[in-house]
Amino acid sequence: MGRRIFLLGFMGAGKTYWGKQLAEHLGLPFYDIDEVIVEEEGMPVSDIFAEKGEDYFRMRETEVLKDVSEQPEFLVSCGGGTPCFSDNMDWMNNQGITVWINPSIETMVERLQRKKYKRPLIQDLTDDDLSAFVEKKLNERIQFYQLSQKIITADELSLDYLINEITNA
Ligand SMILES: Nc1ncnc2c1ncn2[C@@H]1O[C@H](COP(=O)(O)OP(=O)(O)O)[C@@H](O)[C@H]1O
Ligand SMILES: O=C(O)C1=C[C@@H](OP(=O)(O)O)[C@@H](O)[C@H](O)C1
Ligand SMILES: [Mg+2]
Repeated sequence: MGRRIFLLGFMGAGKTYWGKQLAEHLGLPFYDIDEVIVEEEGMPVSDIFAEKGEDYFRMRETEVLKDVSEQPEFLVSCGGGTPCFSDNMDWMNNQGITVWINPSIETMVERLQRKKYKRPLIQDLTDDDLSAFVEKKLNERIQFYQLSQKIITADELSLDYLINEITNA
């Protein structure tokens, strides 16, 4: 089985949530790109966007992605935008298995309503605007996400289900 795994998908898909659990169960080193950047920069993502700008964040995201994939084995949880900038999607596809976690828009919106403050792209949106934003942004990004080698569309996931899907990829 592939022991170099990238989880990707939109904000609120569950990349961070499932990535941690999967890595633990598979005995793989875990890297969440946002968490690595936050640690290295010493400030939360929203402060990086506000103080240094999105372009800077995107540059750091690409650097961290390439750094962590120097490891022989890993499970990487991307940020929602990671596959959509630079050559990141092609690069991931050449480096390992790409897995798109793609729950319904309603599920992602519901989760994001509770965690807006952490995410600079949505933190100032009203709940009504959030739904329209997710739909529009997902539409723009789908061209990258759909290059994934494995697509997981179920809304209700379990660890066993995910392990089975990824092992068969
Ligand atoms: N399957 C799930 N069931 C319940 N809550 C979930 C599930 N997946 C994610 N969440 C919650 O939804 C929020 C967003 O998940 P997260 O893993 O941070 O998404 P991502 O990293 O893809 O943006 C978090 O609060 C997380 O705990
Ligand atoms: O979709 C995006 O552009 C972003 C997603 C976030 O990660 P999550 O998808 O883990 O929330 C984080 O990288 C940043 O707020 C930008
Ligand atoms: Mg995340």
